[in-house]
Amino acid sequence: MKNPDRTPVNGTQDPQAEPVVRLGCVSRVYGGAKNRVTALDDVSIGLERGTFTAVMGPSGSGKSTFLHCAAGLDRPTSGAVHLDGVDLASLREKALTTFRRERIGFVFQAFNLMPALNVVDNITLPLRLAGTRPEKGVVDEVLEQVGLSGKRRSRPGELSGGQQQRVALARALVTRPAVIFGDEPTGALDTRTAAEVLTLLRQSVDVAGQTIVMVTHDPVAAAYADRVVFLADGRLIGALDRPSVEQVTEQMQQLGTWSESFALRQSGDGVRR
Ligand SMILES: Nc1ncnc2c1ncn2[C@@H]1O[C@H](COP(=O)(O)OP(=O)(O)OP(=O)(O)O)[C@@H](O)[C@H]1O
Repeated sequence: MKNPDRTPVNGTQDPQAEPVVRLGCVSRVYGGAKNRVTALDDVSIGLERGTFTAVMGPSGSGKSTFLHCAAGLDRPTSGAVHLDGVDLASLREKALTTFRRERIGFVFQAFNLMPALNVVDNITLPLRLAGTRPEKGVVDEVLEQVGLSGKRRSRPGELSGGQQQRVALARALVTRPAVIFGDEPTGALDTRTAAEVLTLLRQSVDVAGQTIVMVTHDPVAAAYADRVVFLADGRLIGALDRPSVEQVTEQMQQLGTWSESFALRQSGDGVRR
């Protein structure tokens, strides 16, 4: 596997060529002296604009913590996160909330739609909360992009799981965010529907130049990405470019074994508990 940190050593003059997300020596420690957990351990990585990155690793390896720190949902204990050229540590809570709303899109496993609102109102809700309106034609564009032009007035309860996730994707796309973060966005979908949503994510990168960062447990989902980065025990341990399902599966199997032996070493006596 390759070194996951692609940040150029000497920097570059073109701001578009700068990584849109940059983590520098990021650590996140939870708990106190007695129950201290290092969820992220000195992670450095640059994610380039217009790319699709999948984040994988065994359970508890720090994937959600990585996503939360990278997206400004959580603050690192040490290290720096830059997103779209902004040092997130420089933003106070209110400014960070506004920044997230305007510059970042989120797609979660649970679709998090408002059941009483129709599709268009769900899509425009974040903008209305921010006191703005979408640019003219943008709602139609994103509805077309996710294949829901005929469902403008439907409520979430009238839509399939895949359609609901496409509404959530449209809601993430409508602000034209610098980055969309996905936390297991296809985790609640059947294989065929998941493939449809992943294809839409892929198209938003290929056609619209969207940047996507997605946490997943699923090697099939990860294989839609340009790059898979692997975490183990809070550390970034490698990456695969243009990964195949087989390569990702093999890597995850190796990581599973590695994690198990790490846990045994940590337990001191090698006895499985
Ligand atoms: N708020 C918290 N307080 C204490 N410990 C936490 C907290 N959040 C996460 N952790 C711990 O940090 C480590 C990393 O957790 P994280 O949720 O980031 O892993 P993950 O790879 O996303 O796991 P999973 O695949 O099971 O969702 C785990 O040991 C977890 O128990």
